[in-house]
Amino acid sequence: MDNQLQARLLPLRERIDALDEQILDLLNQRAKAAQDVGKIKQELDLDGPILKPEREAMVIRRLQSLNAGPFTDQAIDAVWSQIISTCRGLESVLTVAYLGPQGSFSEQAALDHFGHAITRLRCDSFDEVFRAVEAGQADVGMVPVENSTEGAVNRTLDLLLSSPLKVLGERSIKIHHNLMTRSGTLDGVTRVMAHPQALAQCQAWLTQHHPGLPRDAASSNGEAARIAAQDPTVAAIAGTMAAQAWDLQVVASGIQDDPQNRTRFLAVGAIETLPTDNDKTSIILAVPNRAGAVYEMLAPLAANGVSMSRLESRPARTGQWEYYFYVDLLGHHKEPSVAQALADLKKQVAFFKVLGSYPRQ
Ligand SMILES: O=C(O)C(=O)C[C@]1(C(=O)O)C=C[C@@H](O)C=C1
Repeated sequence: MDNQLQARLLPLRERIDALDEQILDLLNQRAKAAQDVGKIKQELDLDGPILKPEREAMVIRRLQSLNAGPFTDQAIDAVWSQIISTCRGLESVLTVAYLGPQGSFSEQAALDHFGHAITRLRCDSFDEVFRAVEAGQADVGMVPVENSTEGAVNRTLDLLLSSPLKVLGERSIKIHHNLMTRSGTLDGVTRVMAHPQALAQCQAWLTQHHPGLPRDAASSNGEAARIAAQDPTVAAIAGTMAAQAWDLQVVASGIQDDPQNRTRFLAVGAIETLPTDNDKTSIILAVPNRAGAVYEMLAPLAANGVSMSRLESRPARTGQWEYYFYVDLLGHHKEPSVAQALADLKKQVAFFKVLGSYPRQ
């Protein structure tokens, strides 16, 4: 390199080294402060959770509001999620249950949301995720609830209905699917495997590019990747984390039919989340099967100025064309307007359950 350029580079690199030393010192000061917070929390409530979702959301949002750049708000979320994860881990390590195996999108959502300083509990099904958290084997679970192409994840909705766990957070991640094999080619490949949701999200691409290739369902995309790593006749559809985890080569990337394909995950656990200034509340309702019932069901929301961000229905399995309605509201159930709307709703519906309030992503 040109000597003059070298001379300009050197002081900048020295400055970065000096700044990194300061950052390191500050990170260690922060970690010690978090450890002290942890001790106080233990004195206050020995069995209480270390995880405070509302505090974590507020720490990140405050920094984003102070941020003058060029560091992006997205980078603040990614970096401070890791910092908080490490600090939390020094207080007590959080065990997170999710649908495995290694490299699944659920794993990515869990790591994005809770950071890397966690104990990973990989489960074989969504039912097992709920069971693990309910039994105290894991502190929290991370489950997909809706996809922008395929809609609701029905098993999660059913489990939310019957489980005593609370929703304590949400995380939406971009779902970027790749076709991958051991060799990086489709030579000798006789079938493609993925979770049914992923096969559905890539169906137009598969039909256009590989119309004759049989499609087989796997329990997860990570599981499909695990199989493809052992069986050269199988191509898997999964994310890049799975390619790394199972040492697979990408044959085609970004094969999802919708380039903006996203999945929203919910964090569940036995933790009540306190209000921040920007929350959501998820509830389940059922109304009698008669004309106007759904319209009336939602009237208390409008009357109290509460916005709805999502409405989903699931058959109640009574054979009577009755449904459970899954509603997401803006606001925390402890906010007066939301509390009033919920109290009014409760009086007029046949079934009412608050799944939880949590910081809005
Ligand atoms: O403020 C707390 O309660 C902490 O334990 C500190 C901290 C953090 O690192 O900022 C860590 C874990 C909690 O979930 C929330 C915040």
